[in-house]
Amino acid sequence: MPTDTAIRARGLRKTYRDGRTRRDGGHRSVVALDGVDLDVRVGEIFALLGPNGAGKTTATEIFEGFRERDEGGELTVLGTDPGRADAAWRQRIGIVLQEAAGFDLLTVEEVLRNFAGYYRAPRPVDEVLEAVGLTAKRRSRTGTLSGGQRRRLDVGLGILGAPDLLFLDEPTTGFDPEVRRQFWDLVQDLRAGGTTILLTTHYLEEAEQLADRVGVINRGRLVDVDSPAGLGGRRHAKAVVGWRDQNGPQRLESADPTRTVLDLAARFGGEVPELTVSRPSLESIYLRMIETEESARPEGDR
Ligand SMILES: Nc1ncnc2c1ncn2[C@@H]1O[C@H](COP(=O)(O)OP(=O)(O)OP(=O)(O)O)[C@@H](O)[C@H]1O
Repeated sequence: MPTDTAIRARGLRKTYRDGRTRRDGGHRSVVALDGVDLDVRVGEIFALLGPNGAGKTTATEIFEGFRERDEGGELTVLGTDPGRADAAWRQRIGIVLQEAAGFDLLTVEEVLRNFAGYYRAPRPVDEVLEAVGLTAKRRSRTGTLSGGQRRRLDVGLGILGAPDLLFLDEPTTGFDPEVRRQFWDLVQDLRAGGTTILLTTHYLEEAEQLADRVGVINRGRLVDVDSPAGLGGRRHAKAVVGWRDQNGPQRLESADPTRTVLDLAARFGGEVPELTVSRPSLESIYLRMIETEESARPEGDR
């Protein structure tokens, strides 16, 4: 495997045989992953997007070595099949779960020191406190932390072992906008320090701000992988140019918005009133992708 690939999956499949019980008493199996091919490059932030039940958690748990995949296909994570990984491999992986268990009576520092004991070469606790912005809270009991601070502690636990690959599962659910931005800074700092990050999120803005590349997963299949700017042909989508003239607000779809703006500037002899140029948002492209997939499915299957 090339050393610039952190995760390499080919034909990844997962069928849950213990799915919901049918009315006739039989078991219905659920194909959660239906042949996923994916490469996550070393040093990048890769975001997995997809609706509820798409297969994001299943894929992530297989990458983390917590879930078995179906036979066949290929998977290497940091050069190893996670199904056969050893303790040394685990030391290179960091996991931040959706809801980590609380240790309400311990202080922030005590929790970090306790967990540091599980690693052969943990990062110094002071450094972790600083990285997640909890130095001022080090002596606070974790039960007194706000939701955002608690999440930061979760991330602190995830990076204690100085992982090469960090899994962040919906890390900012419930954050206020300011805390979310601070958290994004923290994730970007980690990437700058060389950590590869696999992020799952329902927030399109989060994927757009953080991810080098985005993979859209729907019904167990990877529908597209691209940069946030290029997803779903977004880069080549027509832009909408808006301005105001004596008749009120105007809008024009343009495949060549620079030309359109130059023409407008010439027409107005300089400043174009209330000029805007916008491309379709990542959200609208994403929703279109998911809807196209939905309408392509046979009705009885929806
Ligand atoms: N332990 C399980 N047993 C049976 N079916 C399961 C199990 N875990 C997940 N599934 C099914 O597998 C499919 C994928 O679920 P998964 O949790 O991976 O989706 P997700 O993309 O993470 O969703 P969400 O955004 O809601 O977290 C769903 O149809 C789900 O019902």
